Amino acid sequence: MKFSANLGFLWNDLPLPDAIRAAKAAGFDAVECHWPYDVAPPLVVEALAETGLKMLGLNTRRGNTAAGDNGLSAVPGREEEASAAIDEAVAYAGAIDAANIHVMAGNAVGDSARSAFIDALRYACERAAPHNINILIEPLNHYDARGYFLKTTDQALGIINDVDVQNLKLMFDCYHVQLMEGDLTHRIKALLPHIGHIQFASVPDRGPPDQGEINYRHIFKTIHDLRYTVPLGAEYKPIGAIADSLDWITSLREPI
Ligand SMILES: O=C(O)C(=O)[C@@H](O)CO
Ligand SMILES: [Mg+2]
Repeated sequence: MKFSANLGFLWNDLPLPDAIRAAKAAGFDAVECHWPYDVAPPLVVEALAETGLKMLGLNTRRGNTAAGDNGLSAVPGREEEASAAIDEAVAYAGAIDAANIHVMAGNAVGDSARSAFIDALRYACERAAPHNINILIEPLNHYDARGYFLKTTDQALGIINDVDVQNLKLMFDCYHVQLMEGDLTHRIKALLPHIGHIQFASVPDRGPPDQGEINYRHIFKTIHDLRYTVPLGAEYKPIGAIADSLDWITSLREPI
């Protein structure tokens, strides 16, 4: 198995270029981040070139987080801000040759939210396509992201089918899906053609994958047997020093 370090959670106390170097030193095969916008793209490009790691993804800005925003693209009335956030993400991702952009839906409900989201996704996919960037949508769980528009993989699949463009994919975060829907093995198999990226963390604590209620040895073997080869995103909150909870990289790398 190959693993991508999510630098939104791992080494997030370091400047992003140094976090990329730390991920390489720890044995990761790729990196991904949340909101890199305060860092000049050439610094990220330099660290990626030096380490040989690929940046697998970044997120659109969430809006005014102090006021409770968690994304803008499904929020009726915020269309202009949502488009600006998408433009910014496409420009940044293009500059650092990132593979994916997660377009964050935000807190909203109902048909008007769904159509705002679909319009925003069409816009994002069109902007991203010339750069060979995929747009991802990610269902989030209702404990961490109360009120978030996109909650389940079924809902995401309906939207992906309606938008119907080749570069719109599902971010399958095992942590969120387990909390909302369970049945991970069947869902990964069924959704594989639509999956653009897979992330993982323990449930319920969002810690390293060698603890908690999900048997990641089984999940990773399932993914391996499906011949899915994109590095899987380690999006978990480390316990104490990161180096003290990295044993799983060795123990889960070889699927049994
Ligand atoms: O929370 C997650 O899970 C993510 O992947 C983030 O990108 C969204 O905040
Ligand atoms: Mg995630």
